[in-house]
Amino acid sequence: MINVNNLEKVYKLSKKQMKKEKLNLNIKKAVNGISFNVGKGEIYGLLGPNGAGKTTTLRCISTLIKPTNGNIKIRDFDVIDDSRDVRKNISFLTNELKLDGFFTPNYTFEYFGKLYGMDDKQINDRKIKLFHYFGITEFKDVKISDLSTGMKQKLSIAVSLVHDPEIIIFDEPTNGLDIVTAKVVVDYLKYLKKQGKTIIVSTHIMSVASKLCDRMGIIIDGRIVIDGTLKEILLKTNTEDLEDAFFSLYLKSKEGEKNE
Ligand SMILES: Nc1ncnc2c1ncn2[C@@H]1O[C@H](COP(=O)(O)OP(=O)(O)OP(=O)(O)O)[C@@H](O)[C@H]1O
Repeated sequence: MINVNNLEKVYKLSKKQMKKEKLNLNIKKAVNGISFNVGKGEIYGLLGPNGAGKTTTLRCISTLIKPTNGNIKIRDFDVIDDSRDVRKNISFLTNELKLDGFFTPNYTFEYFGKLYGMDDKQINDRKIKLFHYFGITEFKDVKISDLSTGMKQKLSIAVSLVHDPEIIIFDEPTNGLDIVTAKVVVDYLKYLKKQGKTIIVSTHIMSVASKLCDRMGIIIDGRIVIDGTLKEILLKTNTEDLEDAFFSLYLKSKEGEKNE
């Protein structure tokens, strides 16, 4: 369903960005040859520290930015040549997409439903279902700016799923959420998986990845340094939990850098 092949993304940096990143070159290779596949009914996790390249990878898959090299296919659609078809088939959740605080959940959901060409009945049926699941119903007419962080995040998820897409790409979906709200989100992703959806999530929260993902890839400095099921990763790294596995790979990668 999703096929990422040798993806590279190079950003051009402004002088200000060069200074911030402490770089002499005006380019930054954010993603450096990443490949992975995700099948129907599977949840794939991209794990990594800040700045590893997770968001960049997901933005390339979601057609928001163009890869510098490599190719990405969603079903049989190419993210560059068939970007419109890709967009119809995916849901992309990112922290950068802020909901307008002036509007209500009700209005926002309907607005996005119409953007996807859905009719009133389709929108209403989806709204009842998703608002009920995420506990939004009683807040549906409250201004978004007055909602709690958790409620805003749940609304973002509901809105991103309005068109019931087959492919779901969620960037840090549980970031900033309390343990109860995070569980609601994790459980919903498990439910979507059972429905046969194809899902990619990025996270730096190891417990979320361990519980949720069928397979995962750990990204450090733009490269996937290991991938597989949790069991395979623990076996390959000779560790007992994902956090230990991550730290052993992280230290190895930093040592490698020093020796270069
Ligand atoms: N628009 C941009 N222009 C220049 N550099 C960028 C841009 N976006 C990201 N970067 C850089 O690319 C690298 C990868 O960033 P990215 O946001 O993909 O990482 P991430 O793994 O998602 O991290 P985080 O968890 O902090 O969001 C970082 O060094 C970042 O500073």
